[in-house]
Amino acid sequence: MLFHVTMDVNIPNDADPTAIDALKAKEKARAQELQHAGVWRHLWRVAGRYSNVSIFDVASNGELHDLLSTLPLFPYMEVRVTALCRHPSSIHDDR
Ligand SMILES: O=C(O)C[C@H]1C=CC(=O)O1
Repeated sequence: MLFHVTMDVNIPNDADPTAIDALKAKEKARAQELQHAGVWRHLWRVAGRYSNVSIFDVASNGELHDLLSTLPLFPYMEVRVTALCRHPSSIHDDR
């Protein structure tokens, strides 16, 4: 199942920079692990914002929820999820 996910990251100004840097490093490692596994298919920065647009390929809504809610930066994210299916006019396969 494919999902379009938007993550807006909002880190409070008074957050401990050292703790946040550690979370960002963990987030990067987890994001790259999930990309290598083929689960996090696309990861794009939204130009000019601390946001990303992503495509996930997971087996269920529950798997997506578990995956997103355990991301290290999740406590600082506003996440929006849209379920996708193939468009009948698409010339591409499901990738
Ligand atoms: O930077 C972001 O968009 C937030 C998050 C998503 C992947 C990652 O490495 O960090």
